[in-house]
Amino acid sequence: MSDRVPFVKVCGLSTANDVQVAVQHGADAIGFVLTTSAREVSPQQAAQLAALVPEGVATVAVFHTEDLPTVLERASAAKVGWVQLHGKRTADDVKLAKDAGFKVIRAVRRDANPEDFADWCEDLLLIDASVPGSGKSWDYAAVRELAAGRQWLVAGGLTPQNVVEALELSAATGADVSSGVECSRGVKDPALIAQFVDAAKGA
Ligand SMILES: O=C(O)c1ccccc1NCC(=O)[C@H](O)[C@H](O)COP(=O)(O)O
Repeated sequence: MSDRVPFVKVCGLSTANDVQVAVQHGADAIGFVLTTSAREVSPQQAAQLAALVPEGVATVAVFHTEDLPTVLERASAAKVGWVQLHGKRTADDVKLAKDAGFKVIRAVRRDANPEDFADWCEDLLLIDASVPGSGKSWDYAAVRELAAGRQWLVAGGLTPQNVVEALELSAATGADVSSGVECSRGVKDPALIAQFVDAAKGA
């Protein structure tokens, strides 16, 4: 296990209280889902929530099937600093987002082709379950070698109970959670958010 404190992202937030709890417990990044989802918020809602996030904590707009012009338009309206790109992407997408001034998290499925794990100059790689935001866990040790040397987040099926083990098994730089801090689909539980960040940061 690395002696560095893991980077922690809490994703799919839609209330001011949830954002404040995540920040107070030391989350490094807050994610707003700007794609079709039970967690979807509008760019305007995301902008209001992002305004509550102190400098030094990353604000991330999450996208799935949207093309780059749509990503850039919505992320600009949401006034976030980062975009998280799921779905079929190219190195050009990463470059366009970075050229527009955003930091980039590029999400790859844990069962993606090995070439998809290459360095496309994203700021962080995120290795996720096959279906993003599904709460499905997977064999977090399986990509340890493939991702070695990268700055990357493990995601998919994480909970306050398994995040420490997932960080140890994967040797990831940090962890990302959504379903595992919800009391029902799309509804976050502030106590679970607090437990998750505390557990991951203590790891
Ligand atoms: O959250 C969604 O519904 C979603 C939809 C489409 C693309 C991405 C989406 N979420 C991404 C995330 O919340 C995280 O990166 C991660 O997949 C969380 O997974 P989990 O903790 O298993 O919900």
